[in-house]
Amino acid sequence: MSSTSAWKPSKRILFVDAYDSFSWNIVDLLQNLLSVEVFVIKTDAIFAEEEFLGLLRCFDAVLVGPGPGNPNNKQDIGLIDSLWKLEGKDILPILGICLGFQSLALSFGASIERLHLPQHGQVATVTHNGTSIFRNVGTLRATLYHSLHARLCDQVSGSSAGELWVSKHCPLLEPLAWNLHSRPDSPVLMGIKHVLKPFWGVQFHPESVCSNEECKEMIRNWYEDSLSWNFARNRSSLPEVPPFVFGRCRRGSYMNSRRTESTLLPRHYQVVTETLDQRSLTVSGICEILSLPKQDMIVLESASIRQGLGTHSIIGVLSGDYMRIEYSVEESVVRLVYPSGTSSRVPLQGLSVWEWLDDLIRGVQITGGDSKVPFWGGFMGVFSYEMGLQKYLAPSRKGNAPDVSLALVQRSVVFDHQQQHIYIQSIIEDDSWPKEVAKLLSSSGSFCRAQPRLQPEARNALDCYSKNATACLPDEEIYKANVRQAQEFLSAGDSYQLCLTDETVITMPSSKDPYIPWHLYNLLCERNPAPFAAYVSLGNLKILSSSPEQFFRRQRQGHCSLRPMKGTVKKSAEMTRRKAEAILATPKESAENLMIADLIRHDLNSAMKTEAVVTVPELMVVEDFHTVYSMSSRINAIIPDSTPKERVPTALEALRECLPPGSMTGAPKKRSCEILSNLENRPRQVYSGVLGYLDFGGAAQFSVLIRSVFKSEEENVDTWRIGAGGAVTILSTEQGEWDEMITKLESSMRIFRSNSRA
Ligand SMILES: C=C(O[C@@H]1C=C(C(=O)O)C=C[C@H]1O)C(=O)O
Ligand SMILES: NC(=O)CC[C@H](N)C(=O)O
Repeated sequence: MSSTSAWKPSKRILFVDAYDSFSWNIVDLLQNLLSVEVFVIKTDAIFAEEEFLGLLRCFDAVLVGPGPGNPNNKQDIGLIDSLWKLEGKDILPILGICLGFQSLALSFGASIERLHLPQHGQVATVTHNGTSIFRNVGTLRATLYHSLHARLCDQVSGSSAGELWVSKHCPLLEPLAWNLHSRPDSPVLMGIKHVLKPFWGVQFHPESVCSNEECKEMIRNWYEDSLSWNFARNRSSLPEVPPFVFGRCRRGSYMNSRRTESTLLPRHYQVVTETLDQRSLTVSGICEILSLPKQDMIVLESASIRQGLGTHSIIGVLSGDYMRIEYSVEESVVRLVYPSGTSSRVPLQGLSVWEWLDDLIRGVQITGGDSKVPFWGGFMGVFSYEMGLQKYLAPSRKGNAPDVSLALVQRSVVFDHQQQHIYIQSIIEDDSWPKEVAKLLSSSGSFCRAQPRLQPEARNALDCYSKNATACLPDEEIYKANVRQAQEFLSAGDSYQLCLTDETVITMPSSKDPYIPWHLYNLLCERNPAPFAAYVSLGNLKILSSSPEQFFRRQRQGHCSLRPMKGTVKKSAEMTRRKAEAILATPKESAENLMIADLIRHDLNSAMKTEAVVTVPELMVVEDFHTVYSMSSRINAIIPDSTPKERVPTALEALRECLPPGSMTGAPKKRSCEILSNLENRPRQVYSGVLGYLDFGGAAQFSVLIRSVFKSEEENVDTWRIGAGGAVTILSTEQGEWDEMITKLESSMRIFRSNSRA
């Protein structure tokens, strides 16, 4: 987004958001390209008719965005419909994109029909006639996200060039562009204008990262035509937007008002650090030297370094009297929990848990840390999938795991695997612990890298534990039926991609050996090494993760980065990297990744306020993991140095906006989450949530909790849960989706097999 200080754009565009996951990319495009101020209202915002007309008078133009559903459904388009009915002096220039375009076409005589082959994340060449908003536009390539299309019902064959550009059946609409290569549906209408009113529409998505520069030219033309239309009708100096709408709209420059800072924690921490050479020391080795697996702790471990990911490992050392914060979405209650078993309820005083946490962390100053270390001290822990879902759906199914479990980490050991350094840190006043640990580690040579992670006794203990395990896998028929149902939603235009998942439950008699989860974790690292491996023991909650996917990272200055993963191929003796690359380059797999890359751009644009520049430095990079090849993209938000501090979102503000992870939902996120919640009919809990740290210095990093197992009850029977799934698109097959889910499940379930059956 463009960098602004005191300068205020003089022109205003109203963006009508139909709950799409690409909306803020369009807002960003308008702000950047046209230097306008953009106000955003939702399609279901409630206005009295006069109020709405009054609001429109304050805008130079309106852009009606894309979204899930069908323009024939009133609940999908809300107030969009009323825009096409404007008459006389109330008329103003409007551009409809995708759903907005379809609604325009429908209002003036076209019919809305399903495509035989929906186009989701496919990039197409759009053939236009070079007039109106397509003047001076060259070869236009644009991303498509649509299941429906507008038919002018003229029996256009596309064989005679002339018949494409007039509509006898819809005389008020003039066709401007077509997709002539969308078999079996071509020609598919891609652009129209109203012949009398300043209404235009395009079926494609000009804001997508894969749409070319010509799309921008088309937007510039529309804006120019809109301003000329206004000028000719004396619509140039417009009234200010009345304050009464501010509660119902959001501006590109929107900023939460800051609240008071919490006093629960000390206002200031000082970091004490001891530095060692890594030598032969390993993360698991240090945990054992310090006897940590006997008690609660969190380890975020780079068990394999990929593409510069997972360069650090962090051991969060939790002393006997540590404190953690727990929250349950269902009860809406925050508790401070102490390992002694005591807990106290915290009144939120009208704040959301996100605001409460943000206040808590923002109030803390920290000094003395080494700038090369990403974590000095702060919170480490997990946010569940339902924690992100909360903004869309009321909680309906209760899980056993807390939705937030964050430990206050005052002592830590951080590995820099590239520089081969170990930092031993404490933020406790006058703490001699870093010195003592440095001394102990310097003198302990017994845990060398060559040593196996698991000693024979540990393997025996695991064999005994797992031999009585029973696994309850998802039902294949139900899973496949869900794939079909998901595809029905895709065909109807309700979603472009749905990340369908299911749960496998493994039970066995519980063991008295407190080291069992730790041994299982080490086995997981051995059998599926991953850049975001993790071990969590927070009270009854145990998580063993071999996640390959980074979710969110924030540097201390505020730059944020997300790295969604989408597109997976199972490794096997026959599956070479080259073959995998060829499969991942097919339209099915690339489209899966592109959709999520665009969705994450939207999430970051929405989270970052106007100053940030959102870019995609890596698109569809193929990576090689232990059991699969996968494709990832990186989306960055860079904050210019000139940005005032209060306009830089905190880690929690940005995180909240980006949850649940888009790679685990599908797009558009809200509607996809609703559909998945009905299809899956279970809480995902920790699976699909995020795990990581919030450093008091402002840094943060979270991975997506996939390829992981978790347990949250302490009973006679241990119940380990493993979620797994994959993105269902219109090009998916039932069998392919089932196989993909099983491949992902296997990557972590293998720890419950005995050594002989590994
Ligand atoms: C759903 C899972 O993974 C997600 C789905 C992927 C895909 O569809 O290709 C890839 C990575 C994850 O975002 C899982 O591991 O259970
Ligand atoms: N991106 C969109 O606006 C999609 C519009 C409509 N839901 C369709 O699928 O065709």
